[in-house]
Amino acid sequence: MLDARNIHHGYGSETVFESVSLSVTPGEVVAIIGPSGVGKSTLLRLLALFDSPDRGTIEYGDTDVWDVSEQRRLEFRRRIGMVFQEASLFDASVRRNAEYGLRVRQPWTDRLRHEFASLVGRTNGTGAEIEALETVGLGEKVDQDVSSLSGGEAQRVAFARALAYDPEILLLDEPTSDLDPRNTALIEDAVLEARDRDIGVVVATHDMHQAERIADRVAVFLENDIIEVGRTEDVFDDPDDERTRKFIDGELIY
Ligand SMILES: Nc1ncnc2c1ncn2[C@@H]1O[C@H](COP(=O)(O)OP(=O)(O)OP(=O)(O)O)[C@@H](O)[C@H]1O
Repeated sequence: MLDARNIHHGYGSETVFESVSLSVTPGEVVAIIGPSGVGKSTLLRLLALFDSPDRGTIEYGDTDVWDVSEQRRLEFRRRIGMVFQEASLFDASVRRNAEYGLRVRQPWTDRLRHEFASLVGRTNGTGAEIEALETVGLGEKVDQDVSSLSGGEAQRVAFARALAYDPEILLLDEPTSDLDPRNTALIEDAVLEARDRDIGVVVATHDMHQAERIADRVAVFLENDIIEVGRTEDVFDDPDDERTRKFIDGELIY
């Protein structure tokens, strides 16, 4: 559904990668593994349609998203959820944070009504944010202020926010770095639930075991290029590229 083809991108005169291709379809999890600084976040930002690639195309369905009006591109962007490495929450309750994506997608008249209901203390949200919070194990904390959460819980709120508005594509940038095993497991379960809901998920991760646990396909990003993409078991057990084997076995240190 989302298809990046022969993407070339850099910052100023620095090239980050040349001719990278990656796609994701509904109901699959694609993990991008690779060392720090190789360009995983840059690629996710391009897939999120935040930036346009220097060269190459990004297609949503059959549409080249950088060859249509800004309005049309915005419609595509709204079907994509992204969770960054930092949770970036605002000072309010867990529920307010989780429903944020839902609110910005409402027409302004509904938004005003919602703001008014919230002022007079009658906000019940739509229910989608509660379901998303339950999915990440925070159903008990909806009314708590986010300032009182642990780092792992805050990261789960950010995840719930992306899940709440039911995106077609979910992009996750190192969603569990710095998290303990319990929070990691909760996020991984939520990723699998998103997949079961037919969402296409792309997750950039340093953690190869995580890729092995949750991904249907794995893209190996090394030396400024995706050197191999394949089914998870093939990439881990019988890679095509010798560098993949060495990276997975820890023989290649970057
Ligand atoms: N806004 C920017 N301006 C200039 N250079 C940047 C910018 N963002 C990233 N870079 C550079 O582009 C390269 C790729 O960075 P990117 O964050 O995409 O890598 P990454 O694989 O996601 O790394 P990590 O796993 O550490 O997050 C790095 O050399 C980085 O310094």
